[in-house]
Amino acid sequence: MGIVLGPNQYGKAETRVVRIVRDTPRHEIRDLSVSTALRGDFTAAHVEGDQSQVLPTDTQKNTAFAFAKSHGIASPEDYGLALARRLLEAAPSATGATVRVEEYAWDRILVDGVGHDHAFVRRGGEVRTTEVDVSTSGAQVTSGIKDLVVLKSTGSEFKGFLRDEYTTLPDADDRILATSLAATWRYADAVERDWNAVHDDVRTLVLATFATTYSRALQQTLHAMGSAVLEAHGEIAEISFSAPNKHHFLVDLEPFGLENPGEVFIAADRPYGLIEATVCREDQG
Ligand SMILES: O=c1[nH]c(=O)c2[nH]c(=O)[nH]c2[nH]1
Repeated sequence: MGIVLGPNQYGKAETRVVRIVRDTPRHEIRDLSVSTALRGDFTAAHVEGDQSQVLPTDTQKNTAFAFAKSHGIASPEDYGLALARRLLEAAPSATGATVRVEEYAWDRILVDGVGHDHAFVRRGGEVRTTEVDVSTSGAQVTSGIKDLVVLKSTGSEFKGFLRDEYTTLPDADDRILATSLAATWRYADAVERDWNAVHDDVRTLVLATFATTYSRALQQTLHAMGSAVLEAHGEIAEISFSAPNKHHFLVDLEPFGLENPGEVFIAADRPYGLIEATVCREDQG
């Protein structure tokens, strides 16, 4: 029985690229973590140790920095596509290049209510993401948000569920619903568009739907958020969510002679429910 090389890819992970635009006194900042990977026919490198077709991961990292200057970072998607296309071109044995980007947002520091020109404060929490893939058969862009922590203090129930001899969970008519949401949405094509505007609008829709939808379960909330995004954005083919159910349990205050009508909770760490769903268009399964 022969032994052969299976799927493989290689690249530089988590290159931290910070780009300042300083053409005017009012600076702009983009703060990224960039991971690149090439795939293709790299058999000689693995089997014989032949590096002649290997574009070093160090070069991939250098290209990420050079493109931050020469191409600029109008959006993670636009930058990622340019970088992936360049890497594919630079490595003749490659058939595909993937660029994954995480973006960390910075806000201007407010001084007397006015945003400062060149002093920023890191916005905590959520991370903007994109993964672009460029290959001989075309380009694909999947963008997203992660670590978007949201909570609603009412407007959520979980009841009427299947019960067996191991079920102890009581029906909940009014519970806290909280999650650290990760969403990724796949664009139908990679044509140039205002990627930043779509990102902002998807974020707004997801948050507004979370807030305003009465939730019978996290599953139903995810479906509602996905439907709102697909209804508003024809350029998005599908959207996937991963949502840990951050359980909040009512604390028993009876031993202290106190009532607790949905006011004091313990925020549990682990375990957590993990609810995941993709919402897509009928014609795309
Ligand atoms: O929204 C929820 N979905 C579930 O599937 C589930 N299961 C559970 O124990 N609590 C919850 N909550």
